[in-house]
Amino acid sequence: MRGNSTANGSNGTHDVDIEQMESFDGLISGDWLSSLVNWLNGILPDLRLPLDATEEELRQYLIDGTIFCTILNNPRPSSDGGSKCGPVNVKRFLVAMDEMGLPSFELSDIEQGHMMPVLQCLKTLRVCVNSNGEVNNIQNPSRKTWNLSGEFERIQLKQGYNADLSDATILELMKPSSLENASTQSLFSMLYRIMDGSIERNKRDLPHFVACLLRKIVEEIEWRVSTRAENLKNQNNLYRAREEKYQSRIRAFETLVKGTLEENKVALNKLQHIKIEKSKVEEMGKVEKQNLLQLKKNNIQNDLEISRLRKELESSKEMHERHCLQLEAQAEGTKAVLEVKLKELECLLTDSKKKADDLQSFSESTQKRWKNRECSYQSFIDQQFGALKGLREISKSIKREALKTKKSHSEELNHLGKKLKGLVDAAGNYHLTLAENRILYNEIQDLKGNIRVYCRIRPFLPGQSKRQTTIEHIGENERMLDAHRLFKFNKVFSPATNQEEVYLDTQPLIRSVLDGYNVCIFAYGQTGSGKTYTMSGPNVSSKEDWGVNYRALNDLFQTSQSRKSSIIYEFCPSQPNGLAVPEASMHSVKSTTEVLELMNIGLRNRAVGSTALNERSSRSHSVLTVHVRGTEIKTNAVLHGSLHLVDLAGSERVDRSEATGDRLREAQHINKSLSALGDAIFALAQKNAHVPYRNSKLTQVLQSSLGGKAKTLMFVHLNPDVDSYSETISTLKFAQRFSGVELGAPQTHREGGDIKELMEQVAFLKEIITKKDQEIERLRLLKGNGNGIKHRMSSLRGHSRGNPQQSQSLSRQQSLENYEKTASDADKCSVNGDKHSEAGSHLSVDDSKLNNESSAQTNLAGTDLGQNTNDDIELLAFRDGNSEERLCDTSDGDLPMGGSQTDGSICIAVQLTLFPEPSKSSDKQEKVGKSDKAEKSDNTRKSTIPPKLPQLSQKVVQTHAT
Ligand SMILES: Nc1ncnc2c1ncn2[C@@H]1O[C@H](COP(=O)(O)OP(=O)(O)OP(=O)(O)O)[C@@H](O)[C@H]1O
Repeated sequence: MRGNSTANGSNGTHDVDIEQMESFDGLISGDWLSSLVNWLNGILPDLRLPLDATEEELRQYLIDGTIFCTILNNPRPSSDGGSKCGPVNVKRFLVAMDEMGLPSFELSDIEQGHMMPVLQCLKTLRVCVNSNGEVNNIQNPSRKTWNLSGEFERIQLKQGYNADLSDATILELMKPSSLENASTQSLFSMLYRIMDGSIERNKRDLPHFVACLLRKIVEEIEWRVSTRAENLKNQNNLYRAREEKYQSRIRAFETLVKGTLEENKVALNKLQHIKIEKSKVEEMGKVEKQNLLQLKKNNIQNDLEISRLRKELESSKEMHERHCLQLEAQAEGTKAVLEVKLKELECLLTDSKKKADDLQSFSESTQKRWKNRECSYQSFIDQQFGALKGLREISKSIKREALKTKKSHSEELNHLGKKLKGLVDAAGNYHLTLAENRILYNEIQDLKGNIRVYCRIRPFLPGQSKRQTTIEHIGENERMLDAHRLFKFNKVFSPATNQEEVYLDTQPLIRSVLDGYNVCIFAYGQTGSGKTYTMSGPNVSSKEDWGVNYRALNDLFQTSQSRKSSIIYEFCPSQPNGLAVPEASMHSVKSTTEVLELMNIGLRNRAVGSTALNERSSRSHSVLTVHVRGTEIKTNAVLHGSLHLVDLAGSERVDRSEATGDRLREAQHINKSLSALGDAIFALAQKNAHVPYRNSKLTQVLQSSLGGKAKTLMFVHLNPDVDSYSETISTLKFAQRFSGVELGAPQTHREGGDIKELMEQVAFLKEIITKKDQEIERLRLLKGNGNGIKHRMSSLRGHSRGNPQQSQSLSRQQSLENYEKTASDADKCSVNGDKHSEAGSHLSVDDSKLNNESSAQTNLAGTDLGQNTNDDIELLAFRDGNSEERLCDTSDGDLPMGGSQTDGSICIAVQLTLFPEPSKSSDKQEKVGKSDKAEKSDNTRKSTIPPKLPQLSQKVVQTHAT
């Protein structure tokens, strides 16, 4: 209840009218204000007014219309333009206080620091504090009004105004509600004062009223404490409630903020979108502006155009009007003229009508005439139609007949076609049969050991303009027809055949060398017929042009490499024909390039010269020998094979080759060795016991291949030129006979592992025996040389006088014996000769002796052996009308050889025949003369004695017959 009365101001306090206060203006010094605040803080520590508080802050603390608030609420001008409370306001306030009957004070009191009057004045004023004793703002509901009168009293006591409580004062204080307006602090001070006074007053008993006052004061204090505690509790609850409320509000605000942020985002997106739209709209606006400008321009142009057109229209309108006027004038003129003309025409019309009538009558009569004619024509046409019908029927019947004939023709054609097909099939079979026959024939020849003969015809050379060929036909079945005769060989290569095709037919033979066969391939033919082309090829650097030599070596090398897992092929130094091959002549071949290099060395060393028949004529025989020894890894068996590739120097007629001097001597040597080759071959063909291998180095070298069950092939080369006809015929005849030679079935040279050792021992022993025999024979020969020859000559003469047949066989036998002896000497001499060849000289004294001997023997053989030798010589020396040119030299060139032995798989010896030293030639010239004479006598004999041809196969003979 006490609070309520305070709040209503019913206890004598007054609320200052703020409206009224604000109208006051006046000045008050800042010092006064701060000393007032200090003082208030001193007496009211809970108030805690800041000294430098702003007006706004002070307004919050000093409320409820207190003097401070009033003072502070009145702004006053200051030197720095701000606002401060001033003394004028206080003056006005004091006046107002006075008017309201409230105690007042003087301004000078404040200025001089006399606070008593001020406090007097203020003690009825109230300040508002909360339950905690703190000054609060006006909205605080639990406010309390403090009476400052108690404080006033305490200050009075402190300042010694009133040292003791008088009785009157005590009575005053004992009045009801007098303590209520005093502060708690003043109540306590009062309490202490009473207590202190009592103690000082001789410790007398407290009077009753003082005791009552004390009790009252204590009650008042207790009441205040309890009230304050309660207020504090309420305050706390209130704060908590408020806190929760604020918390919920904060949360609400947070959610609101979130929502607002999202909305902001959406709004931003929209804004972006709107911006884009705006830019678009702006662009469109720009475009439209441009369009508008364009339209405006167009509009202006259109306006100009319209005005121009209007002008034109007006001018044309005028023109038109003028023209109309002119036309009208013209029309009137024309109308008059037309009227005149109309009249004229009417006159003409009447005339014409008359004429028309006349004409009509005339036409009617003509029509009648025509009708009559039509009738006659119609009857004629009808007749023609009838005839046409008849013709059509006839043509139909003819067509039918033609169809019938056509049908029968096609049937006949079909029939013929079938027959033809049968014939074609038969022809095909015929060709197959022919091919089979050829293969079988070749096989039979192989079995028999026939020498194979391949014939190659070279094309006309670019310089040859005549182009008249002597070869008429090259048949399918390896037949070849010259102008008068038919020749048949194992193979005939036309001028169009290339090097590879030639080699393909030779390849099986080459490969058999690796199987242990001896193989010998000759190139034979007249000078310039293409021997070197076939054997070496025109251009070594181009693989396509390679001849048989290069291809064969390459092939052997490649094949040996491919077989190296089963057979190891290696160098074999021994020579089957007994000729010692210097070590230097052997080369190990490890690659195709090496093969080529070796071949080139051989080619470079070969003598080449120019003749009338061949610009680069080979002036020596070229013999390329490959010895192969293969050892089978499994069985340890050894295979020996050898390959001789012989490019013979060209046989030539000296008159045609226009050879003289050295060339002539070369030609003689060449023809002589060819002659010796022919002798050897035909001796083999006749299966003679003796074959004259030692007549030339060529035959010596080839002995193993010719007589050792070898496979032999001869390329016969022909020059198709008419000028070479006689040479061509001679060559063909020779080749034909050559193809009939049977050497016996070829044999492979294979030795088993055990046999090999025995063979080596036997060979060693044989060698010793041969040496001994040779020594004995030589001694015997030296001893009985003169007598022996005489004896033989006389015995020969004696025999020739007797039975011719007997004498013939005897002389042959003796000559063979002699030949054998001479041959053994020749062996010895050849060994010596080879030894000499290492030193560069290919002839020795023994050699020349041997040549003399051998020439004598050959002459003897030529005399005694009669027909056979003559036949051979005829073939080899192209004996025809020019018998003087036949060359018969029994001597031969040496065979220098070069190379070295190495460990290669295949080794080759390039053996080139060179010509004897010129010193030999004088001797030989004499012999040539002699042999020519002998040959002449042979020629005369030849016509009377029928030639004894080598046995030819049945087929070949038949071919000759055809
Ligand atoms: N089949 C061929 N195709 C083209 N040209 C060839 C053929 N055969 C030979 N010739 C050419 O004919 C000429 C003579 O050939 P080649 O030298 O081979 O004859 P030859 O018989 O070896 O002669 P000689 O005995 O004189 O040495 C050369 O120019 C050669 O190129």
